[in-house]
Amino acid sequence: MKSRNLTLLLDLYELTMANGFFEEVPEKKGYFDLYFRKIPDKGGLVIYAGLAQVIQYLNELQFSDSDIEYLRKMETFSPAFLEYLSNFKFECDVWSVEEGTPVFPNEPLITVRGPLVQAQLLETMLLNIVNHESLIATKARRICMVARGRSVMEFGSRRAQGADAATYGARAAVIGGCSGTANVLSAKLFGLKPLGTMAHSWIQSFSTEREAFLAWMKIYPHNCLLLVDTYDVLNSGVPNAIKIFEQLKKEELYSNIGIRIDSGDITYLTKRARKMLDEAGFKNATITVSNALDEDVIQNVLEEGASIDSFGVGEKLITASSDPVLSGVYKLVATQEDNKIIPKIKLSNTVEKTTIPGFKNLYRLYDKEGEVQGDLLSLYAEKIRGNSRIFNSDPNKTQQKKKMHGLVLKPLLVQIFKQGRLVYKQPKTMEIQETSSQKIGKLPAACLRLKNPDIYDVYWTHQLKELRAKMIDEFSD
Ligand SMILES: Nc1ncnc2c1ncn2[C@@H]1O[C@H](COP(=O)(O)OP(=O)(O)OP(=O)(O)O)[C@@H](O)[C@H]1O
Ligand SMILES: O=P(O)(O)OC[C@H]1O[C@H](OP(=O)(O)OP(=O)(O)O)[C@H](O)[C@@H]1O
Ligand SMILES: O=C(O)c1cccnc1
Repeated sequence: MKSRNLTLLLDLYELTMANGFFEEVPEKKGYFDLYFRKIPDKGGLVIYAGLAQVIQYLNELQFSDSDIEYLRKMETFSPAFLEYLSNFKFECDVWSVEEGTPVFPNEPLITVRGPLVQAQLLETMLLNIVNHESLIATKARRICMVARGRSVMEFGSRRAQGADAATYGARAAVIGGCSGTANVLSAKLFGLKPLGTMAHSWIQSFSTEREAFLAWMKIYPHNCLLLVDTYDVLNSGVPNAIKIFEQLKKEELYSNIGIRIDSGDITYLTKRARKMLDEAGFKNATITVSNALDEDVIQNVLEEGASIDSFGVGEKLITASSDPVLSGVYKLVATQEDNKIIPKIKLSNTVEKTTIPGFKNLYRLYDKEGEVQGDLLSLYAEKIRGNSRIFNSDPNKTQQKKKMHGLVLKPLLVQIFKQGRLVYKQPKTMEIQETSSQKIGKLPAACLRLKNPDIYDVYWTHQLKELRAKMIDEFSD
């Protein structure tokens, strides 16, 4: 989107802490991991999205004169800190998983290393972006999975929670598998397919449905998708649409014809409409349905044998209404002094919520057939060998240990910024969608189930496991 200055979009405590770091330990570096703990909708995976917007945000970080003036008036920050902010130059190293990658709880999706005074400031926006886009991409993937290859059009802008949610949500929905979006701004900005039919207002604005269809046909003979449920789908909408298609056929004009149904019993109406269109000789006419659809309704109507070519999905996708929060967090995992990395931990009442200390690396494990066998979290500099033992991070799994033998490691974290300089070549959104589908295709099928999926295996190296256990022990005393 056209640049806005989002630098002050942070929680006040980021600034008060940064001020403190600046005063106390201006040179000290920190390592922060961004990760989530729980998959929405009790699903099996999350589709990571938002990196492009994270990059844009980091590239544009700059405190304007009016920002500095505003902060000065708060009488909270030291003059030297405000001077530092007014000349702010981003210096951090950033690693990230690539967008579209299926990811799992407690995996670092982004690692930031840099002066604490800088790295701390990024927390709010990095979480805001990744939590939102990954949530919507994940919901879209659920919906597209049950649509079984049929097109899913993103229709949600009017019901999204604000302009950014609509525009970036549409992008995330396409990463998750949607074929395109009705949001023209999002389509323009991110190279997505703009898609759409017509609203009831078009039909209502004419004296009759037939007149409305005729007028549409004259303007859009090659792309004639008619909304047939304004008055009566089977007794008026479909018969009128058939008359229009007959006229187009006579004039040898039509290429893309179809109907959209937006109310009533989808299974019954689409079956009957399909029969009517086929009997009239329009097997090529497509049927689109919409109306508060989600993965459950779509699965249900397809199981009932509904005749559908494409879906328009709005509110339930763009707001992820069934489970509308991905509660990603941004945690300090290490500090660095005199080039020595010092792991840090945050304890919690539950072992799962206790953080994973240290500067880490994340790998996907493939067998010889190229099938995924799980992920591996290690300390960054660790050498992993064929005879290395790895340990399941889920204490409830029966198979706790495994040898690396026969497994191929592929690093998931790539460097995005090197000392504040962008070093990553960003793929186009449609390429992300494509690679995302390929990556999902390599995962164990049981992890892809919408209901009761298997828990994906995330392993730790011996060194990481021991470090965490030792630190829990040390700090629980
Ligand atoms: N066969 C079906 N199985 C499961 N859900 C369905 C089926 N057909 C439609 N639905 C869903 O049921 C809901 C029905 O919505 P609603 O009660 O608003 O009825 P409606 O037909 O849209 O009424 P209106 O004419 O007022 O728009 C929608 O979410 C729709 O997607
Ligand atoms: O139901 P959703 O999944 O959110 O999909 C988008 C909805 O938005 C439109 O309805 P609306 O009543 O706003 O306008 P219309 O007159 O074009 O139907 C459209 O007809 C869909 O029903
Ligand atoms: O083009 C459509 O049919 C459309 C677009 C947005 C919302 N509902 C429907």
